[in-house]
Amino acid sequence: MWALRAAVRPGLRLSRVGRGRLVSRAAPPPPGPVRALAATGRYGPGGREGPGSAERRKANGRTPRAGEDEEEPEDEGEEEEEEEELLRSDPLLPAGTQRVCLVHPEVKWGAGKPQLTRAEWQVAEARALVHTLAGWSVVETMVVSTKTPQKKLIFGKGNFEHLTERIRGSPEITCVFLNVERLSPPTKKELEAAWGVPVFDRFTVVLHIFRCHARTKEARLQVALAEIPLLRSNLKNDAAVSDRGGGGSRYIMGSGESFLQLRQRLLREKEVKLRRALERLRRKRQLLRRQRAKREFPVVAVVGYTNCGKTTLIRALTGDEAAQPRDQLFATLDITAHAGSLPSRMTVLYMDTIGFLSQLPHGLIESFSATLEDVAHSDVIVHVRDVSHPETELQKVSVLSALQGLGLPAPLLDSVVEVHNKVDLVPGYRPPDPSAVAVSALRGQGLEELRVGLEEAVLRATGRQVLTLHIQLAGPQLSWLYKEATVQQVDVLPEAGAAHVKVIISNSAYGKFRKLFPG
Ligand SMILES: Nc1nc2c(ncn2[C@@H]2O[C@H](COP(=O)(O)OP(=O)(O)OP(=O)(O)O)[C@@H](O)[C@H]2O)c(=O)[nH]1
Ligand SMILES: [Mg+2]
Repeated sequence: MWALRAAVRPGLRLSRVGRGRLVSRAAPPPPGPVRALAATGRYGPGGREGPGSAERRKANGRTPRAGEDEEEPEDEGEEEEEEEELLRSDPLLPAGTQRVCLVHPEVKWGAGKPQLTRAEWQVAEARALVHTLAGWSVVETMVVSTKTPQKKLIFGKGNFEHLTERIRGSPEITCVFLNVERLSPPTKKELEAAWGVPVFDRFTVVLHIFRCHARTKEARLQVALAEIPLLRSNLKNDAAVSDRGGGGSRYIMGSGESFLQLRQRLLREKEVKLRRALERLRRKRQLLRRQRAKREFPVVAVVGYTNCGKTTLIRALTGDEAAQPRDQLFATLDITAHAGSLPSRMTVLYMDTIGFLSQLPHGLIESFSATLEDVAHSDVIVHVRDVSHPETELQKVSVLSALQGLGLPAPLLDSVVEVHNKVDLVPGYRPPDPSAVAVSALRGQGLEELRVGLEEAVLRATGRQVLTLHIQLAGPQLSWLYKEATVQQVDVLPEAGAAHVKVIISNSAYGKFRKLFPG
């Protein structure tokens, strides 16, 4: 169930040609601003650093042994240095222009058959992923049925031969994107040998996109953590290959440790360090959260499927230029807060979050769970939906199940405000559910109604109310209100020596006010 914005890009047409084959007639989309790959590494000209080489370059030239306690970096400078080292890595995908052959194995029956989506949408989503990469385009799309997706070569003999013939016979193809979640290293090796070009799975492509879009230290560390399983399986495969050549299990002189054991240990150490670095950042985040809570800004978490318009909506609601929407998958990988005000002039913080995607490799979700903790600490969740998307219902199901998986408190889950976005693309749209708010974040439609709805939800969730109180200016009431509530407006009545004061006040503070100043 892959549902991405480019799936409905105008001009994308898929038609079946010949046996089990889809040909795309899409105009190639403009390349996304994906950060250039490092010039060194597996696919770069400068050769490749061995896995774990970064860890080996310890400041004192000594590598700690497994199980040996490592010293915590003492100051922030050292922490940063360690983090930067953890973030140095080989490119996952080749740099430069790539002409991709997209191969989608269609499982027509049996346990592996996807329950919810049609092959066309899965293909469209895979194409959207490819187009997120700068300089990459899909030159050929093939949907090939298989009864044996779990087998080493994925396809039956006849279809496999047909595929091989087509790929080998098309010199313009520079790599194959096989639309499966994960390829085992032996399968990848064998397919690459048969087809003569590099073969990538969805995990690698999504991970690469994440790497390119991660901006903050935290997001970059999370991506690095998500990469560990991939590095681990590559390691096993490399070892199996070099074993055949007699190299993998050789002992390094005097160390009592084989080369494979050494690399495995370095990888374990890298994982521990990454988790520790993330934990440090998490503590900082908790501190920020507490500071925010002190200032009592209610927090509205904005969640939704990737590319549904979360960032655009936040920008429309707050006018904050720092919220940067882009027609790209996973444009936002970092949680950011943006202040905006509701009709009663109450300030709220909107939290922009990473987009959901069903069938997102598990490791990726897990490594981002710390970031998503902010959702659990919000007062209200806004679920933005792209109602112009043909698979909007499936997207909703996948977002709700992801939210449930986050273990959010029940009242928070129950109070989700559903926003139906991109209604400018669906003329005459009316939400089937009257509690949903229809908006066009891009055109600024429906925002006032949304603000009103949000205010109600925030007041309910935080146990606050907006009241206009009649007070005497001579007494301490006004200063008490300034201290204990949020004063919105003061209308002085000079003749009476009194004022009408509009406040946002918690139920408990209002109880106190009544007790202190009866009448
Ligand atoms: N037509 C139309 N396009 C919209 C609307 N809202 C957002 N978009 C477009 O949808 C694309 C994605 O918008 P974003 O705001 O980056 O989406 P997002 O949900 O933050 O995406 P990720 O951060 O990648 O998960 C951009 O090209 C926006 O211009 C809308 O109301 N109408
Ligand atoms: Mg975004």
